[in-house]
Amino acid sequence: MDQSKEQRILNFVLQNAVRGDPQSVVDTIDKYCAQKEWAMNVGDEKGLILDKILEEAKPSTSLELGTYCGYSAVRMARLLKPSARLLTIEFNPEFAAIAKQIIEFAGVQEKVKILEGPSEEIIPQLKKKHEVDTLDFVFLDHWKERYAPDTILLQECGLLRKGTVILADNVVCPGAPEFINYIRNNSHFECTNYPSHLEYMKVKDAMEKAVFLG
Ligand SMILES: Nc1ncnc2c1ncn2[C@@H]1O[C@H](/C=C/CNC(=O)c2cc([N+](=O)[O-])cc(O)c2O)[C@@H](O)[C@H]1O
Ligand SMILES: [Mg+2]
Repeated sequence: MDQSKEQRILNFVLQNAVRGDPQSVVDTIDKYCAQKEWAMNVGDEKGLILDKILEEAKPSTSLELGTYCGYSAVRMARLLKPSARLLTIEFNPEFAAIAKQIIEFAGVQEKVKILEGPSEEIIPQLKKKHEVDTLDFVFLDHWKERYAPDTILLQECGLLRKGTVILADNVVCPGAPEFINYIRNNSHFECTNYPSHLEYMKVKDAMEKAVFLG
């Protein structure tokens, strides 16, 4: 059976990136996806927005919804302090297996834990099963119609605290209208929009930051 695109991305990383160097893994995936095959990584342009907002937040405990190949997990982990942790949820076992190898190749496996399964099942387990108190940073990059229900679920599970930063990818393309409508009309969140472009394309996109006010 011929390889999947995600397997080709993994092979390109294994053959071209520097083991233990997360920046080289990020740059190598960007190179492959810009020049050979488009893939839905947050990418280099929106990645710089993610970097800046993550560095401002200085999170100890972060959550990502939608690991895919692990590009943003590596990108975030490279900026986390040694004691900080990133939990990333992915329900496609093939993608989770690819992401695991990319995260290990980058040498950030001590900071990153992949939780396999649907976010709606795993989020309610975070406190008891994964020893989470509250989350400092959340990156939403999974199915766009899950952004709003999962943000509500995070609140219901008591996982947000005053100041928790939620950052959502793709609020223009493909778009997350229910999320935008929910979060911008909710007095418990302070929202900021960051216009950008779709990864590796000239198409307009944007990220939305929503700080939980408690
Ligand atoms: N409930 C859930 N629990 C756990 N994992 C879940 C999940 N729902 C989806 N996932 C996983 O998250 C990723 C989906 C991303 C959707 N992004 C996208 O659809 C997307 C599309 C474009 N685009 O079309 O241009 C651009 C982008 O940046 C995008 O993120 C996949 O790896 C999928 O398996
Ligand atoms: Mg995305």
